[in-house]
Amino acid sequence: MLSFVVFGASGDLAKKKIYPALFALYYEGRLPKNFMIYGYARSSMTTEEFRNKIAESLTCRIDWSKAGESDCAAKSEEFFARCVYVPGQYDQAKDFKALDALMCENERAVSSVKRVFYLSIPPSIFVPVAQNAARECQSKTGDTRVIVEKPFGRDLTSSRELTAALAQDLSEEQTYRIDHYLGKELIENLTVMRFSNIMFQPLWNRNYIRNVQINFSENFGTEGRGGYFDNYGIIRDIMQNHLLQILALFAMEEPASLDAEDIRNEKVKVIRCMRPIEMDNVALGQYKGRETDGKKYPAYLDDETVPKGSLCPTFAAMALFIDNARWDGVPFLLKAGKALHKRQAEIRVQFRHAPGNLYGERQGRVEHVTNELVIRIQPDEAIYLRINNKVPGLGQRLDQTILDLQYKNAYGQVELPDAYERLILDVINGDKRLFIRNDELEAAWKLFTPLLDKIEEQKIAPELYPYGSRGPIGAHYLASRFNVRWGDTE
Ligand SMILES: NC(=O)C1=CN([C@@H]2O[C@H](COP(=O)(O)OP(=O)(O)OC[C@H]3O[C@@H](n4cnc5c(N)ncnc54)[C@H](OP(=O)(O)O)[C@@H]3O)[C@@H](O)[C@H]2O)C=CC1
Ligand SMILES: O=C1O[C@H](COP(=O)(O)O)[C@@H](O)[C@H](O)[C@H]1O
Repeated sequence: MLSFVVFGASGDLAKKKIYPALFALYYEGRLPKNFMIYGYARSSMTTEEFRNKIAESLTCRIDWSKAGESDCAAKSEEFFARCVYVPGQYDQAKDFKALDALMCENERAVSSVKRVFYLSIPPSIFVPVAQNAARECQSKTGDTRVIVEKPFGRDLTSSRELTAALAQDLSEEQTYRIDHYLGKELIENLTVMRFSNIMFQPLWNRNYIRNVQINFSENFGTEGRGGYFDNYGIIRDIMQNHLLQILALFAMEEPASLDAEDIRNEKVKVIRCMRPIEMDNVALGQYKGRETDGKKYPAYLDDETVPKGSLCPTFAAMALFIDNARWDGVPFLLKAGKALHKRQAEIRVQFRHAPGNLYGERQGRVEHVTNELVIRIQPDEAIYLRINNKVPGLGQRLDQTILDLQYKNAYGQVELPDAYERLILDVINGDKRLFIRNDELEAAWKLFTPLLDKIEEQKIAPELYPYGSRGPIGAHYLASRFNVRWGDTE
């Protein structure tokens, strides 16, 4: 049996991601037959109200090949019947004891129970909640696993403190540090693409790859989350975790097996080979307000929860280097920003140009004729390869065209699972491949903390860019220093 507890059950993440993911897993028959979901928070709410809250964000995944057989309403009712709300304080052992008693009551007929605790709460209360849950609510008959949301600290010191505090009551084996980018379909596919296709294997190194770009952009600002965001900034919010994890999977050596430890060993190795980040290789930005056609877009500083005059970056671009034999000298350009012109996340691999000059004039400028592999993580998941091709017809003119794998064409209309679905299922199954291990986290903070300290100590002012734009000019200067253009802005 599975008892799944969501701490912070009244919150945003629980509603937006966790309940829909749990329901999707139930709908697809992926949860154990016998399961219960407990929502725990301080807010006063009845179980009925809790179920209504969950209902607001549930959708049924329609498999069009079975259209007409959808039994969404019935499935939702069955699911709600397994959801119970338990009000309680986060620092009161007696409230956790009451939760434990209720779970024991519901579990009394079964011999083995797995308990999963999801800490969907602000980081300031991770430790008391994890401690109380571990001390009062561990399963007596099976495994107990705890999902910890990001941020895992805000620098090396605080991350170590958090790790040490959690480790007092939970083993590393029980701790699942979630980075939801690792649960995205195209990121899961990255290792498959690299290690199962012989055509990519020989090219994946400094001899053939000129630069790698990992871009994240959102077309909305911090709206409503400014209070949280200002304490972290875009580097901690997106780069130190999501983009670095993507980079590690992209650049790591082939693991000995697909076991979690083998994959994480390779990821940590590559992060540890990264060169300290130089301030000269970083461009920072912050969005300012804009008015277009009578519509006003706010500046970051307009958010009332953001301190006046904050220098917090909402955009960053940086060049990173991996000092190992495979990647020596190849710039990995990372870029992340809020309030930009589009919402997109992708990896761009720009290859070197084909040697020689056989097609000379017919080819145009060199940077326009190199191959580029794009892995679009979202939206509209796709993998495409820009190749040179002869323009059909008489003559010998060359053109660039695209070998295009669009997921929605190739894989029909089956909706891709949300990252949280995959990751929650992995926790239930005890698969730690897609979760961040302690030493990976340590290596990631070792890489970013000196840079973050410098930015804060030197009070480096970000360059302002208009809401909805392509970001600050500084990012283009940065790329041009490495003779590179950002592929996503063309
Ligand atoms: N929201 C998102 O999109 C994402 C969130 N995360 C992470 O997930 C976790 C949860 O995020 P989110 O749901 O947005 O958080 P919320 O701010 O919505 O908080 C969740 C719940 O925690 C309780 N809570 C809030 N503030 C405090 C406080 N100061 N002291 C005690 N309890 C408090 C509230 O419940 P009550 O008062 O009822 O107890 C609230 O409903 C965070 O660690 C966040 O960083 C990560 C990625 C994305
Ligand atoms: O972790 C975070 O991720 C979201 C973006 O996630 P996505 O899956 O919608 O791309 C980001 O908005 C948020 O600031 C950050 O904390």
